[in-house]
Amino acid sequence: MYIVTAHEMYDWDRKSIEEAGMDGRILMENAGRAVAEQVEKRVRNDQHIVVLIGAGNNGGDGFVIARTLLNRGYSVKAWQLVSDEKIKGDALVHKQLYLGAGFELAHLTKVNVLFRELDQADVIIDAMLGIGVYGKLKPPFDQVTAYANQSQALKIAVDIPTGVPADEGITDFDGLQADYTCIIAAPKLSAFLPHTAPYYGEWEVVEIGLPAKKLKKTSVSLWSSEHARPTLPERHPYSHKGTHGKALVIGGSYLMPGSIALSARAALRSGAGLAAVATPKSAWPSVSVHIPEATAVSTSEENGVLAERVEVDFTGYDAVGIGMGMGRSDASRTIVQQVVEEADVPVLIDADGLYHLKQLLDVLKNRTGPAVLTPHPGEMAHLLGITVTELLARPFEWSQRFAYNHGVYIVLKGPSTIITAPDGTQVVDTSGNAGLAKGGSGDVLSGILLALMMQSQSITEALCNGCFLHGKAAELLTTEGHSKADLLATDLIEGLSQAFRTLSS
Ligand SMILES: NC(=O)C1=CN([C@@H]2O[C@H](COP(=O)(O)OP(=O)(O)OC[C@H]3O[C@@H](n4cnc5c(N)ncnc54)[C@H](OP(=O)(O)O)[C@@H]3O)[C@@H](O)[C@H]2O)[C@@H](O)CC1
Ligand SMILES: [K+]
Repeated sequence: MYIVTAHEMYDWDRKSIEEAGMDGRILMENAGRAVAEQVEKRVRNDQHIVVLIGAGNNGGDGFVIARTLLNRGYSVKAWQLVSDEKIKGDALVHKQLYLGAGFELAHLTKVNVLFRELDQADVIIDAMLGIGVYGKLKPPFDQVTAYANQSQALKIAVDIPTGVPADEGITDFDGLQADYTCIIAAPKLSAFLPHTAPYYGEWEVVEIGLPAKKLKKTSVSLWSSEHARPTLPERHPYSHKGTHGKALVIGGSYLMPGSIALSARAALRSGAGLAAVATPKSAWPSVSVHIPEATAVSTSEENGVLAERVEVDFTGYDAVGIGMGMGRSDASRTIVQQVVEEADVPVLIDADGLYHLKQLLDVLKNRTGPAVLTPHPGEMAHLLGITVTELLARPFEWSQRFAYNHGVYIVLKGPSTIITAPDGTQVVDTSGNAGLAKGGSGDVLSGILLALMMQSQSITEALCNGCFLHGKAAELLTTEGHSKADLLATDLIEGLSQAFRTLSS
């Protein structure tokens, strides 16, 4: 499913009308009816619904929703919040159809009268403003939105909660806090941004008859089980351990042996044929106890951390992961440089490896083999030399810029993980839950990604599926047995079995 900016949405709408001969009035009818159907699933007909209608086409959808629900026997009061001359075009057509059907329309004169009505409402449908919003809310939308936000009523937003921008980059706004948003035709970028997504509440996308072929291929799309099922690696009956790849993970230290153990174990649980671990000798006993299936690579160490180069032949491996629990010593930076310069196989860089990478950006640029960076927002901001706030205001744009300029894949981790390829295409994965907000989850993800990178048709596919399996494992584990509070990274690794089974059935 494509994710759109406001501009891309308008372009789709325009092409559908101008090139495919679609009628804007039919699209609005379809949109309003599709939303009404979702409302019916959530609302009983003894509940009182107030529909708030603004000046643009979002308001036009509101007239269709109100008419449809009234025709179906619901208790609905429609409120037009702007003066009559502001209602134009398709919205005016649907206002006339609403009135022609014999239904009553309230006009806003004094906000207090509307507020008394909102006090009586069980459900508020927000058809005030859609993707055409710009700047901060003007009266009366600012007051009505603030009042609705205080209300206990169920708040359903049409397309996008009023006031929330569709695109990234705008952080200063007042928005309606919806419980549920019925998105028209395609999710907007803001449904995946940390500062805007919470306004949507739960959301769903409804189809309104826009011809799919008239949507210009956008650069961002959403990953789902429909994508994962046919693309997850299959196990051939005649395969052997070499068929599924040999991974090398470099990292860990005497005081931090856990991370590398989690990564290596997750890689094997995700189908890697073999996993070798390059970690200080003093850490190896603590690592191997968790992962007897892994082999050790001989290393030298100093004060419990890896010292100087790692004497390995990278051509003997199908992918290399580096950085987990490695520490930030100068020696470990040398090893990160060695891997970036010398390993032609796909390399995944995480945690302390990303910290060092900041000093190695030129080396990274000259690399020919694929490189995958798996930062959380703090690490990504460090690499970019900006603040986390700046990054999170435009995570799509920053990731795209960095991936393109440095020729790397980026997995920017978060509630909506953004996977960016060097050509700038981006995929969002929303699987998972707050149970993942715990130390070690990232190490597990790195192991999963490493394993899938060795077994997939493309790196992007591997990264999308890896993130999806990681999130799915958390969802499945917290549906039965675990809670989001007690879930550990080690549980996630064991939960991969169920995630793989669910997605391959
Ligand atoms: N195929 C499709 O795409 C379909 C789309 N559809 C629907 O259309 C919606 C987009 O419609 P849209 O373009 O008319 O914009 P919309 O958000 O209703 O608002 C425009 C109005 O808002 C006003 N305004 C702006 N900022 C403001 C502020 N800060 N504070 C106060 N007012 C502000 C602005 O005022 P003005 O600039 O005139 O002063 C103007 O009057 C879309 O979200 C979806 O619901 C469906 O009908 C089916 C087909
Ligand atoms: K809205």
